[in-house]
This record gives sequence, structure tokens and C-alpha cells, in this order.
Amino acid sequence: MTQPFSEQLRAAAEPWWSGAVEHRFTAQLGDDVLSDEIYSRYLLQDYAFVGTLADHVARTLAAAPDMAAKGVLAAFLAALTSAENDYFERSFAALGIAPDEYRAPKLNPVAQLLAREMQDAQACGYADMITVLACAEWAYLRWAKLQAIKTPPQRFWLREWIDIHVLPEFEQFVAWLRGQLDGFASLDEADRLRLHDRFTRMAWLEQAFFDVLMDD
Ligand SMILES: Cc1ncc(CN)c(N)n1
Repeated sequence: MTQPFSEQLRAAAEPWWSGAVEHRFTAQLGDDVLSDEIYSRYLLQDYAFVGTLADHVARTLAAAPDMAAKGVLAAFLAALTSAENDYFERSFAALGIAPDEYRAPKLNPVAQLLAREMQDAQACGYADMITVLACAEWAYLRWAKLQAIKTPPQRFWLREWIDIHVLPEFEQFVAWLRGQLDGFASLDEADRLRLHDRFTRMAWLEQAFFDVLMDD
């Protein structure tokens, strides 16, 4: 029996998929041993990413084929811009990072490439936009699930970052994204190959996003 298209994409994105979801950054986060210096660097880059992601979701919503899909994307956008934004603001305050600093961070090369990958997907259409989103969110669900079985970190900025990514609503959103990917199995071969490349590039970028923060 052939695997669902989402599973084919994920399997083809190895070793970068596992490199991202089993990264030492996330393992140290879950073990509560990640330094605040590295986590602050991560939060600054990731807050910029989440801003770009919100724009990406809005454009994906605009390109969505029906109201049901628009509704799911609108709910995710609402969560990003409310509860998740609140998490970032409280974490920056606790870590002593001022609004001036987190509103205009200098993006590292990987964060720049991630933003470019999203723009490129937007120029291609709904399937490409969903593929980018699905890889990013599915990878976060996977690593957070692995860390959620450990004793929760004491520092709320580490603990809540795991919690946000194992919420039932988030898990349902990722399941929906995977369902969208599975629907792309009926696209022609050229489209499927492009989606494969895009998903793999995103997995590579997710791993690299963690790598550069640890290596700095
Ligand atoms: C780089 C990255 N990828 C995914 C997510 C999960 N929204 C995130 N916060 N940052």
C-alpha cells in the first residue's frame, strides 16, 4: 500500500527531519539546561520568523480554495497573533530584552533563507504555501511531543514553549495540514517533485535554524 503523501514527504526529508526534531537545542530545552543566552538568541530570531509566518498564513488563507480551509487558517493566525505573541512578550520581559531589540533584530543567514523560502512558496500558490507551513508546524509538534514527556522545565519561557506546541488545537491543526498535503498526491508529477524539494528544504532550514544558534 502506498504511504500518504505527507508521510512520503517527511520520509524523503531525512536526515534533516530527524536532525530538526531530535536536535540538541530542543533536548536541552526539555531538560531545562539550555542557557538563557542561547534561548534569548533563539527567541529574537524566532519572533521575527513568527511575524513572517503570520504574513505567510494570511497569504495562504487568501489563496485557500474554500471557507472551511480559510476558517482553519484564520484560527491559527488568531492564535499566533494573540496567545503566542503574549508568550514572546512575557519571555522577552523576563529575559531582560527590550522592545527596541526584539522588534528589529538582525536576522542571521538561516532566518533570512527561511523568509525567502516562504516568499518563494507564496509566488507558487496554495500547495507550496501549505507545504512550507506543514513542515514547520509538524516539526514543532514532533519535537515538542518528545520533550513533553520529561519533567517540565522550571523556567516558564522553556516550559510554555513546549506547552504551546502540544496543545490539542495545535495537534489538530497539524493533522489538518497533513490532510491538505495528502490531497496534493493527485497533483501532476512536476508539482509533486517541487513540493518534495520544498518540504526537504524546509526540514533542512529547521535543523539549520537550531544549528546556528548553538554554534554562534
Ligand atoms: C523556525 C520555526 N519553525 C516553526 C515554528 C512553529 N510555529 C517556529 N516557531 N519557528
